[in-house]
Amino acid sequence: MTAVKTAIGLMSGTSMDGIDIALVTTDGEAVVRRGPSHGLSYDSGFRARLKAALVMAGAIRHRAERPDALARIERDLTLLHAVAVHDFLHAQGLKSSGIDVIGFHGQTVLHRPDDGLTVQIGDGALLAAETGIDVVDDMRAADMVAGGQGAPLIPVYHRALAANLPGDLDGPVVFVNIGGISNLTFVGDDGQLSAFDCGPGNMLIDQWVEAHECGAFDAGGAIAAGGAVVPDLAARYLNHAFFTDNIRRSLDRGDFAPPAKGEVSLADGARTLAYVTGAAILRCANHLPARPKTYIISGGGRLNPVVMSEFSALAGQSGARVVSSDAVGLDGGAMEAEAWAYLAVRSLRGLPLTFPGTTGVREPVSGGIFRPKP
Ligand SMILES: Nc1ncnc2c1ncn2[C@@H]1O[C@H](COP(=O)(O)OP(=O)(O)OP(=O)(O)O)[C@@H](O)[C@H]1O
Ligand SMILES: CC(=O)N[C@H]1[C@@H]2OC[C@@H](O2)[C@@H](O)[C@@H]1O[C@H](C)C(=O)O
Repeated sequence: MTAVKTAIGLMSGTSMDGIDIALVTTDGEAVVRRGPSHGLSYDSGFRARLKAALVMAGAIRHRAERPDALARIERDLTLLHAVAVHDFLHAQGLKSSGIDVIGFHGQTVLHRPDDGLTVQIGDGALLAAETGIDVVDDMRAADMVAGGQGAPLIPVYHRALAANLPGDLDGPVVFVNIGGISNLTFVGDDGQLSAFDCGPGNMLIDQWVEAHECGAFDAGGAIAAGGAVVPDLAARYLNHAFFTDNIRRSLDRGDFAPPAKGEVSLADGARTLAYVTGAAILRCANHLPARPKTYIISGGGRLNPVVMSEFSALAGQSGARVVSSDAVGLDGGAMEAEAWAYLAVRSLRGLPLTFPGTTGVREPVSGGIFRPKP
């Protein structure tokens, strides 16, 4: 039997803006054929329920617990993922019988690595029943049991992508995902991985703009473009223990809070937070084994020109260049979903998902729970 599988990846990230879905044909190792991708946005009502889910999840002490209405939200989240899969298959002229496996991330509602607790809601067995496709879910849990941070998991996929980058990029090359939270991956010449979360990505900007009833995010960086960086406010974020400690930790949405309303103007706040997003990545890059020369940016942050220009200016001071993943032939909006497809195939094959250099896990470990179709 061939090790190459056709897999769908499903990601509902920390921004809680919707579901990304991508098709990848892969052996979970060097063979990666990227297929089509699509996104399904949550409506404001469902986003509000997910935000309520974060509060409910605060009471969880064991990862299987579902207090309050969490079980109901989990079910509805799963059914929305099933709709996303059905719509995607239909649009691509594919049948469920043509898909070997779905890699299902679910929605992180609680992430406390210091307590060994990470909770992604999403019912893999229900998704397998609804789609008629085998599902692998819960890919973070085994890593935490083995002493890892439970995140980031995307680095092993970055390593596969690194093998096929255009030859004219100056190395070392670092992949940076600017989602709700940012994370980065350094791939050594020997394939050795060094990766970690690297600060709040867009989540503070989103919360700040939303608190002013100016939408769910700063579209095109338009608000930030009219403001100025407030140094004291920026310093407050950048002096957080996450940056000053020598230990690399993975982040939860709740680890940073937006400024108090009225503390600074809307535009100055948005500009300062865009600056913090870029400066945070550079601070964390100091922990890498070598100074990066090229940063490849994926995730929604690449669509905020102010985040990109603040980051490019700071990176430029250290002699590095910042490029959007799309400029090097990669889909910056689908990369996490692609990664979850890739990880599902690795899980089926028992290959490691995480490594000491990525999550701090004691030794490379596989992960994921297999939920067969009925
Ligand atoms: N056109 C745009 N202009 C400015 N910002 C944008 C734009 N489009 C997306 N974003 C930002 O990107 C965010 C979504 O990014 P993304 O989908 O990568 O996050 P995620 O996958 O949910 O997060 P994570 O990687 O932390 O799990 C939005 O919340 C917004 O802040
Ligand atoms: C616990 C959790 O869901 N973490 C996410 C989050 O969003 C970005 C960053 O923080 C990263 O560590 C991780 O997701 C990516 C996809 C990962 O695991 O690679």
